[in-house]
Amino acid sequence: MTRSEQTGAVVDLRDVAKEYPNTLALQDVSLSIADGEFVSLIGPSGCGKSTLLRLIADLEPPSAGSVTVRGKPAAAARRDQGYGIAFQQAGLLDWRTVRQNIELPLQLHRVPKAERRSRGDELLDMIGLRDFADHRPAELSGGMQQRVAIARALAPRPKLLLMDEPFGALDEMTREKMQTELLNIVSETGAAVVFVTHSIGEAVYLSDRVVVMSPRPGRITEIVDIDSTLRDLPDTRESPEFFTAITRVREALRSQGSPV
Ligand SMILES: Nc1ncnc2c1ncn2[C@@H]1O[C@H](COP(=O)(O)OP(=O)(O)OP(=O)(O)O)[C@@H](O)[C@H]1O
Repeated sequence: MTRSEQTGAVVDLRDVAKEYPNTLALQDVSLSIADGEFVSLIGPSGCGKSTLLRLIADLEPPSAGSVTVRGKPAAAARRDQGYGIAFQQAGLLDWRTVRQNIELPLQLHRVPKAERRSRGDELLDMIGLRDFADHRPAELSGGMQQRVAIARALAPRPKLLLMDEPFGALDEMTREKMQTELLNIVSETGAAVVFVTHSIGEAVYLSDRVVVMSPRPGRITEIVDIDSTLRDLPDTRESPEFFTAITRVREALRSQGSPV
């Protein structure tokens, strides 16, 4: 029995395909993601990682197969606002301040103002932007905007987070800090995460499983399990165990022809 069968799948993809005019982006994708599980999608550019995330978020429908989120069709799950999303482009509302952007999902969930404010403060501290709370997104750098988008996704402590290269625009130190923060938040909230990245190290550091995809049409070619004790090591990123796991993912990518 797989982990998702034991605990009930948060996301269940069955025989999913996605075809655009002239492009078969995804084919035969089946994947179950369990409660609290952190799953990264990795694969060559154009293999359909973002498409897969968009199908889970119901931003577009699959051409074949089924996508369910907590047992409901993706469209019903979207209406229930059961997840937080942080995509490549920050997607902030220009006319709202940083704080107002972060607190937006809480406002939509009708969280009382005082509670919204204290959660907003907590998140502003986490992303190191308390001094910019009253600024507009246009006054921020790309990396700062990305941090705001991540804080906004985390604000309602969602049980499912969909993240598409959220740390891609950040400098290395900020990126590592955000990775650690993300793991803290995820362990605190028990959220499941589907995370698209191009970084093998990032995938290994964050994930319980790394899903390796083939060049277009994207298929799952291998799933690499990451030992959960890896993150408890004193210096995970410098440990031999970390490099061993990185090598396993790199070899999985190589074996299906990815240029890594
Ligand atoms: N709206 C669309 N219309 C037509 N083709 C699309 C559309 N969106 C994506 N595609 C195609 O589907 C394929 C998969 O794209 P997708 O963005 O999911 O890849 P990706 O793995 O996330 O790539 P990258 O790593 O470069 O971000 C690509 O060939 C892309 O051109």
